[in-house]
Amino acid sequence: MIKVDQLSKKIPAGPKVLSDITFEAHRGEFIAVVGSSGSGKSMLLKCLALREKWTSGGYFVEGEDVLKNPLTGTRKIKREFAYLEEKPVLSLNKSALKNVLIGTQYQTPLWRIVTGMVRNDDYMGAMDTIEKVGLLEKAHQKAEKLSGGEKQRIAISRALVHGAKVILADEPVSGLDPHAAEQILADLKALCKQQGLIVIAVIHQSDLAERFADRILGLNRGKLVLNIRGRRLTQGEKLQL
Ligand SMILES: Nc1ncnc2c1ncn2[C@@H]1O[C@H](COP(=O)(O)OP(=O)(O)OP(=O)(O)O)[C@@H](O)[C@H]1O
Repeated sequence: MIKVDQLSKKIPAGPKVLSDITFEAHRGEFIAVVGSSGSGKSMLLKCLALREKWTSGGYFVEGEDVLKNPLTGTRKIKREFAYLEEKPVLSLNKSALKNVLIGTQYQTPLWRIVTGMVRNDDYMGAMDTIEKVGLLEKAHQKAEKLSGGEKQRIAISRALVHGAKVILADEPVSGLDPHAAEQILADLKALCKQQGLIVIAVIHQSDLAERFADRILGLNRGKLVLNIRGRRLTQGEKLQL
């Protein structure tokens, strides 16, 4: 379980971009973050990933006080949280499978990156997750030949293979055609349920958030103005965003 208690973020010598954000996220929950441009959605995700420093607030993950114990807290977040970018960073000249196996710099021991050594169990684990996202037939294809949606699905497989318990996804479906976008969100939701993951995703299209999310967090100028179970938003709720 993740508990965020009154998170505030002020840019040094700049504006306050997040104010007193409080919410909880539970295992198996798919949370969509919505809000207009500049409302603080990406900043919220970056703070949760500890890519941005918190100005104030409390951050508890499975009971561990992350900010109070920065060394173990940071290690836990780097190990158990995966951050999916809008455009996934993959090694384009390597196969989809290699990308999944190698992992990102945070996920893989240096010796493995250097030697490229892979155990049979790891290989099968990677193939299993690639199958789960429906890309088994493309496992040996170079990443450069994958579509935007396929790259995103490989990034999701990579996160799972390397033990992510929480996936933070910053606009994982923006720029994708509607079919690919729905497929990615359906994959994320299914994995969330099957594996008890927490997924927190910034989703621009509110209709997709309404359809896929268990919970919707709405931001407006850095403030949390909505924290509701996933359902169609009322006109009044939309106006608050
Ligand atoms: N390094 C920074 N310096 C100054 N202001 C910043 C910085 N990073 C973010 N901001 C400001 O913080 C606010 C929130 O930015 P953020 O990127 O989180 O918005 P967003 O909701 O993700 O927007 P979009 O939907 O357009 O991606 C914006 O007003 C932005 O200009």
